[in-house]
Amino acid sequence: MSDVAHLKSLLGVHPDFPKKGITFLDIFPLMRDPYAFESLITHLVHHITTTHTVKPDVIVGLDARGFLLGPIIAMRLGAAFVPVRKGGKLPGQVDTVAYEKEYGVDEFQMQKGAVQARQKCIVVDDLIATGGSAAAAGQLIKSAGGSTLEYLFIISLPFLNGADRLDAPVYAMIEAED
Ligand SMILES: O=P(O)(O)OC[C@H]1O[C@H](OP(=O)(O)OP(=O)(O)O)[C@H](O)[C@@H]1O
Ligand SMILES: Nc1ncnc2[nH]cnc12
Repeated sequence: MSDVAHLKSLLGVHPDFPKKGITFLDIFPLMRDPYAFESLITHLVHHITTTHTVKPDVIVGLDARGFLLGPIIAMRLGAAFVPVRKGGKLPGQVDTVAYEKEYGVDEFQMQKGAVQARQKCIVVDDLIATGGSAAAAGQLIKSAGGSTLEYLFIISLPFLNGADRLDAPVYAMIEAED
C-alpha cells in the first residue's frame, strides 16, 4: 500500500453526519496515529516546497480543522500563521465574508492587518467540498491586498467541483469518491 493509500485508510467515514445525505470524512483517527500525522505533514510541506518557486509569506488556516495543520506547516516553512475564524470569535477590527458550504451557511472573519499588502498566502484546511469556505478565505486575503498562491487540503470531494470557485490552484492529497 502506498503512503497516501495508508493515510486514506485511516480516515473515519460517517454517513448522514451532520445531516442526512452528507458522508462526513473524519481526519481525527489519522491524527491519533503519530507516524501517520507526521507523514501527512511531511507530505504537505514537501508538496509546497517542490511546487512553488517563491516561499509563501503566510499560511492561512481555516476554522476549525485548518487550525490543526496550518501552524505546524507554517513553522516548518518559517512562514507566518494567520487564522480565519467563524464570526464573532476574533478581537479587534476584522473583515467579514458570508459564505455557503456543503451543509449550511456561515461567516468567516480575518483580523485587519493580519495579511499585509502583496503578501503571498497558502490557504490550508482539512477538506474542500463545495469550495465555499476556501473561496471566502480567498476573498478576505484579496481584500487585505494579499494574493493566494494555492489552496491546500488533505481531502477533496471532486464531484462537488469546489476548485472551480477558487482563484488559484488546488492541491488535495486524497481525492474521495462519491
Ligand atoms: O468546501 P465547503 O463546502 O465550504 O466545505 C468545507 C468546509 O466544511 C468543513 O468545516 P465546517 O464549516 O464544518 O467547520 P468546522 O471545521 O468548524 O467543523 C471543512 O473543515 C471545511 O472548512
Ligand atoms: N463531507 C465532509 N466531510 C468532512 N468535512 C466536511 N466539510 C464539508 N463537507 C464535509
